[in-house]
Amino acid sequence: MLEFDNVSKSFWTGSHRKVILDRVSFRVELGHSLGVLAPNGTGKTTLINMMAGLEKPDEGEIRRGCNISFPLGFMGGITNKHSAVENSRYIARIYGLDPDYVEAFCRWLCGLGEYFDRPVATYSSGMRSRFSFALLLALDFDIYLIDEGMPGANDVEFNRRAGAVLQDRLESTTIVIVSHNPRTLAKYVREAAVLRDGQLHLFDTLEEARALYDYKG
Ligand SMILES: Nc1ncnc2c1ncn2[C@@H]1O[C@H](COP(=O)(O)OP(=O)(O)OP(=O)(O)O)[C@@H](O)[C@H]1O
Repeated sequence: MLEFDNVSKSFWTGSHRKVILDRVSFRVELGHSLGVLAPNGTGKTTLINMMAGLEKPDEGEIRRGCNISFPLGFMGGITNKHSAVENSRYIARIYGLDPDYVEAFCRWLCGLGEYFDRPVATYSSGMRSRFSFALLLALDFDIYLIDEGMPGANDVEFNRRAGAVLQDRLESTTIVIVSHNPRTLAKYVREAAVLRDGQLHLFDTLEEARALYDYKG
């Protein structure tokens, strides 16, 4: 379970206060993946970072009753001077997993070829995305946090493999995915919420959430 209890968050932009959440309460139960629809700039990344514990609320409490991932694309634990081999084995040990398994899984999924043995500093942004996505899926979490869907990788084969792994993972785990695009959410979730004017409006179906999201009133 992941629970927000009366959580508020805002930023001072220099000219005004940008409210992301205004006394928002909700729960994500295991087995109920959630999609959050929000236009760009309204606080998708801030919301996901708060779920992950990377950003603190101004007020209220965030309770985590299970293992929650770092956000997809977060490179915080990866060091540039080391290769994907070294990074994946190191992170496997931190999470108490078999380094051989994590290395082999990442090597297979991200398809970086010989670059897998070279420093991450030499990777393109697409290669980094592929590696961080593979690493996220190699680790065991109850809830996976995903900001804007799949990484921006143009590699068709990677997208096919990673999409299949993610679909498969959905059978046994829970994801929270935030996006400005309802079509991105439709691939992964049935339940959805809309982040709007500092409030999170929850719906049983993506269609209902979409109706509010598209409403310009
Ligand atoms: N540390 C910060 N200090 C000041 N303002 C911030 C900070 N972090 C985010 N903001 C502002 O809060 C708003 C929401 O930012 P956030 O990155 O969470 O939105 P987003 O929906 O993920 O945006 P995008 O889709 O453009 O990535 C933006 O207006 C941003 O400028």
